[in-house]
Amino acid sequence: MQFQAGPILSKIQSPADLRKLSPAELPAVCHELRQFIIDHVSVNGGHFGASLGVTELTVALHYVFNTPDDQLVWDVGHQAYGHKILTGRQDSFHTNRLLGGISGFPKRSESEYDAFGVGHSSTSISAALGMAVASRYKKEFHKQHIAVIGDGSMTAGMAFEAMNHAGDIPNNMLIILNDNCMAIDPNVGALKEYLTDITTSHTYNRVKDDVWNLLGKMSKFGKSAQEIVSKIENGLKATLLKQSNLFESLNLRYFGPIDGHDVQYLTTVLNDLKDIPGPKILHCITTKGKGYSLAEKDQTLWHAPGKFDKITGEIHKKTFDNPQPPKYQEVFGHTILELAEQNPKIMGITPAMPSGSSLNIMMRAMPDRAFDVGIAEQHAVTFSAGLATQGLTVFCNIYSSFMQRGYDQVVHDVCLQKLPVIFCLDRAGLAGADGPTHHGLYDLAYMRCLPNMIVAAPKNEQELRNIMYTASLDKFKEHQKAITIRYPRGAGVMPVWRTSFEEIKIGQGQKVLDGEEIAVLSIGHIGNEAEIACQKAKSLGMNPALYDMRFVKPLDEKILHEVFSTYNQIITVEDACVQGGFGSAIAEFMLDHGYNKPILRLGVPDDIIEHGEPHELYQLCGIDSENILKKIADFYPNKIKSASQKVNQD
Ligand SMILES: Cc1ncc(C[n+]2csc(CCOP(=O)(O)OP(=O)(O)O)c2C)c(N)n1
Ligand SMILES: CC(=O)[C@@H](O)[C@H](O)COP(=O)(O)O
Ligand SMILES: [Mg+2]
Repeated sequence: MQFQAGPILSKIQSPADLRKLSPAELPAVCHELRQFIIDHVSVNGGHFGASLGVTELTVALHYVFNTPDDQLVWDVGHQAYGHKILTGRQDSFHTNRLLGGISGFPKRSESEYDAFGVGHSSTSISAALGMAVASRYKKEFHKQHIAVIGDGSMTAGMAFEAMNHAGDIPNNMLIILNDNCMAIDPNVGALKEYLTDITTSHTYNRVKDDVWNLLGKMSKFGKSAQEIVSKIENGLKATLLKQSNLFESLNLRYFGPIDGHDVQYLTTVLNDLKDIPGPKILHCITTKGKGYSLAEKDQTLWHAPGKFDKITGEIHKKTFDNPQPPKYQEVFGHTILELAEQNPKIMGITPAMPSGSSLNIMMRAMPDRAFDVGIAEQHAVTFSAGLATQGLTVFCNIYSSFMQRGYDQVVHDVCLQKLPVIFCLDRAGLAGADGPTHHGLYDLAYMRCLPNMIVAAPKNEQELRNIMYTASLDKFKEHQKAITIRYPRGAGVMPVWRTSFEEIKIGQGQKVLDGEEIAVLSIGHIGNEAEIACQKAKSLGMNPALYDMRFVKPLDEKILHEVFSTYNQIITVEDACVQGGFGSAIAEFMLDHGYNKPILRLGVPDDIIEHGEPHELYQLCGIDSENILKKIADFYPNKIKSASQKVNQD
């Protein structure tokens, strides 16, 4: 659904239009921009609180800086809806995150205003620094470079690596620290405490006010920015601030904290900062969800609430007549707590996704045994490894695509040392509307090539529970291996799921359906699509067998010998990149054991899969039940021609 923008906003097709307005008109632009975001997110879903929180910053940045010539990099990009709307995408904003529509994140291929593609956090300072250094090298001294990063994203090592570098080389970068004391869940860590202290400290703020007054007075006397800065550095700032300010100690000039919702004041400050050379950081205090009171009150819920009634604030939930299967996330959350209640060695780790992963269930019940470590995947992995060296049983839950960031730690700190860390990779497969940055497609390939790593994928809730249980047993440690357990976002298939625990033999798959001629081998949840396809095929007179392999590593060799010596055609099904994953593992087995049978590998092709509803994307990749059925039917050309035609007609 497309909503009409307010009278001022509807005339802004690009930042050039915004810059024609007077400063006095900017609050009205902010008001209309907020309303436009509320209108559209309420019917389409998407990220909500973050964009509302940076409305004034967005307007002020595009008002003051000469985008797209000046380069503006949004960290994560989930807060960039206002930016999109002001930069030529007002008319397409109603397609945000829909299949074929605009992306929910800045994307270079979408607009020249999107200076850098994002989705994963904490990349903005590095990217903006790269741009700043490139501009300097090309002698484009007029260009400004701005990174906007949240307090949550600032907790990542990458942000610190970039600041460490920025403070040591010539560049003009401006970092805007958008501090709302929140990540998705409340922000964590010592840095958060530091930012709060700096915001509330009387001594600090008195000094800061003196500095700003000095800056103001000197501007009035027409002193150059260079002079102002050197005066400041020779004065108060060089002594007290430099010693006491984290950013100053990294050679970043620190300004703030200031009210990030005062759009006119923001434009004044940004204009001043434009002329100040060298790397600098402006600390803005904002409220996540600003302007929509429910979102201000429950900021975690309204980070990405789904569709809602914008008047009442009621979040739309699907209603069903029958009991529905739980989400895999709920199963993980309740199961780890259940296991931890029986086994005092169990610990739980999440890098900044307590509510998304449901580790918050254990965090609430056992705060000394379950940790949110901040947006710090690398640390999460090595911290887990450290705990494991002490004999603890560690469940480290990381979204599959975010685990990409912790890969060296998995290799170097876990696998090489044979530490039995249990990695639960959430959001495996096609993530849906978040799109390519968030699809968890590479985990099967990148985990299965590692020595001392077991790779499992449950087909349903019960298998998830049983694999978690198996990995939590003391005797699992005898394998001297880590384990990856991957599962997708959302609901499984078993309404009754709290079954008693059963140990699963590592590397053991199971036959789901008998058959002849064709064997379909599946891994994980996508096996349910394969099962529907096989059942339908049987009802149409075909007879494929189905195996739920459960493990990609080690493979169930007994099953595979049976399969390759019994069936004439093998189809593998996975919701992961088809190169290097499950199907590839099966093909390697065949080669290694001297079999020669045709294998059709179904999975996600070697391409970028954009955003859309999960079922649309599964269809697009040909791994939904209908498409699997068509592939099965293709192997019965003469025998059951009519059935194949029927399938294709359906
Ligand atoms: C590497 C990585 N880990 C985790 C996430 C998930 N994530 C997206 S936004 C977010 C919180 C970001 O907090 P902050 O930077 O303060 O922005 P805010 O939402 O508060 O505006 C998290 C954890 C991510 N996008 N990338
Ligand atoms: C921007 C970001 O990375 C998160 O907000 C992500 O979109 C969360 O995804 P889930 O909704 O699947 O937890
Ligand atoms: Mg934040």
